[in-house]
Amino acid sequence: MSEGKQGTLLKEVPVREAVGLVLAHDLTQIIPGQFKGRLFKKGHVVAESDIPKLLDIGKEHIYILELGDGELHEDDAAGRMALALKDDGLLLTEPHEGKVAVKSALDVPALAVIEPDVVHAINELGEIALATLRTHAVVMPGGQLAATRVIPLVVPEAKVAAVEELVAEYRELHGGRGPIGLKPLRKFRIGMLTTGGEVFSGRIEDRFGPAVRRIVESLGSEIAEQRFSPDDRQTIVKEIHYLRQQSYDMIVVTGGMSVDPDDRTPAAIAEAGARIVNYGTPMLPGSMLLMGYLDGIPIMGLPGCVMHDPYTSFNALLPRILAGDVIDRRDIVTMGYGGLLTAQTWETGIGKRQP
Ligand SMILES: Nc1nc2c(c(=O)[nH]1)N[C@H]1C(S)=C(S)[C@@H](COP(=O)(O)OP(=O)(O)OC[C@H]3O[C@@H](n4cnc5c(N)ncnc54)[C@H](O)[C@@H]3O)O[C@H]1N2
Ligand code: MOO
Repeated sequence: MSEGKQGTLLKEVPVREAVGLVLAHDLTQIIPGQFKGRLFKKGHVVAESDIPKLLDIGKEHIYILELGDGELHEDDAAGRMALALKDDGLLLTEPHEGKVAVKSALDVPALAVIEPDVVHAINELGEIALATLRTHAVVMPGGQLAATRVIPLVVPEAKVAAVEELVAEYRELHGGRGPIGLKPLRKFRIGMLTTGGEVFSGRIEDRFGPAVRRIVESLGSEIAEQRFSPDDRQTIVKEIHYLRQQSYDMIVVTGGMSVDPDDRTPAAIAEAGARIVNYGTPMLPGSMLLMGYLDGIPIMGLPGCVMHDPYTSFNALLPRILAGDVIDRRDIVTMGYGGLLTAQTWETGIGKRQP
């Protein structure tokens, strides 16, 4: 027997008695002319089906890791961390190579709701890692929102106990809810008004309808009705009132959102009686977006970029609205930090974190 790191012991064990024990080092297989490489990885837990393979490479005995007091194998540690974090609507994969994936068990798209301070506190512990999506990212059915990971092969159990404690504290303060969760997106029926004389007159083909429909449908909702109007404020107000009477869950008005004399939409939304949360959203593209509420129903003014760019402030806000969040001015104001989506952010994938 020899002593390893952290009081971990190496012990020689006959292969046939090794099922369920942990390999202390990589085991190599060589088949001349065909293969030379790792057959089993250090830390692998020996299964019944591994025994013939081990005998094939000439192992009658192997070194196994005997954990010292207060130590956990990476798989057990990752599994316990994930179990502490598990909430309704989440499922955990089997631990593998010191990692457990936390995925959505829901059959509808959902909004990730993640408390960054708890994630930071867990990662502050060292030797263990928790990687998550950013809060308010969209998670599709079966999609992953977090992973636990253990860095060394063996980790002090106290680290895992500290994770369990941090999560338990959070739950106590939040009615049992954990720091990583999902809010299912509801299926909204949305009324859409497309403004613009050039579209209304048939001079050009409407491109906004298909673009908005694609975004809305990708999140499980629908455009129940689309209407058209010229750039006339009174007509836009009248059409907004019409859509309001249809009891749709939300209203979107497209076009006419910027500074030209024909851009009537923001004024018309206000005149229709909406409470304006913000006209202008500190995100590019999508800066001319208007967010408001009309009798408690979300109403948005969508600028031309929504029809053109793959990801705008509309893509960022819509999932929150569908999850039932009421958007306030602070939500809008804080979108500026990280809200610049350039061609470069697209190439490096930073802007692609949501569909
Ligand atoms: N001087 C400034 N110019 C612009 C500003 C600004 O702040 N100062 N903002 C820019 C930004 S950002 C955007 S986004 C657009 C905003 O566009 P609007 O929402 O006002 O859109 P329109 O002016 O109505 O149209 C722009 C463009 O898109 C075509 N369009 C509009 N609706 C449809 C439709 N349903 N189907 C097909 N094509 C449509 C329209 O014909 C125009 O070509 O303004 C920037 N400029
Ligand atoms: O609303 Mo505009 O992007 O900022 O294109």
